[in-house]
Amino acid sequence: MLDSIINIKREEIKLLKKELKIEKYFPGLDNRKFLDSLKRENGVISVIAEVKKASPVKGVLCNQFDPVELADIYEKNGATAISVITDNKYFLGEKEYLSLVKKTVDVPILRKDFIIDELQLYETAVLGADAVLLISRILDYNVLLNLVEKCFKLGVEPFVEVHDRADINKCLDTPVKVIGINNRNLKDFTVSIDSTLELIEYIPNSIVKVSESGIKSQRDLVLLEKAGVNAVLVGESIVVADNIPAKVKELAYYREA
Ligand SMILES: O=C(O)c1ccccc1NCC(=O)[C@H](O)[C@H](O)COP(=O)(O)O
Repeated sequence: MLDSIINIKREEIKLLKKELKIEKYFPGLDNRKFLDSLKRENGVISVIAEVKKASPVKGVLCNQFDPVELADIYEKNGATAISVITDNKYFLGEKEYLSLVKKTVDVPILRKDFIIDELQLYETAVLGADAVLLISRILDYNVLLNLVEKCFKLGVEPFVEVHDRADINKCLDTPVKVIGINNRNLKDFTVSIDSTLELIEYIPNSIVKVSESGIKSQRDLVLLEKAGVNAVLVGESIVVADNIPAKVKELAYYREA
């Protein structure tokens, strides 16, 4: 499936080359500090809540999906940053959701997509993202390094996702400051927070560490806090909750349970 996603991205980039108007981007206009939002005091974990309509594995997760309303609920209930999925084909996201969400909330916004070309980074900046996901697994070292450096030039924080030690070693040879350990295996799509618990020791203390995917409960957060995680990225367990505000609050204030 990952190969099909990347092939579609290549087609999208061809279109982007014709359509993207880079002059629409004014650097620094409303640049929010993604990295700082992930560092809470006394080891308390921050929550990056994800605006996620569907998953390629599980299909539509959220039938009454309103990205702006969700983002507003997330911010009001303690999320310190918001992730917006912009991939359309597999996740039913839209690029426009990102700009709409950015106008609605004050917290920093992460763009989640499959970035393989620097043109997509210009687009990310134009859309108003404060940070962007780069997946170590799908990028050769030289491409990853170039994208990370380009992010810094554009004022967009690079957030590099890893799933094994080879991914970690690759991104540690770049100036990245925030790494996400994906608990979802992108080969077979199994999910376990053990991935974070096993890999975190290979990431230096100077790097901000995020655990991504499959996080459901306060119990998960307590385990991740003990392991030294700074933030979690949560999509599905929030959007499928019967009471979304209460679910965000439960995760954002897990220490007060
Ligand atoms: O969500 C999926 O099923 C998925 C499948 C294939 C590639 C990526 C996938 N997810 C992307 C994400 O980054 C997640 O939405 C994010 O980590 C949140 O995960 P979760 O809390 O498990 O929804």
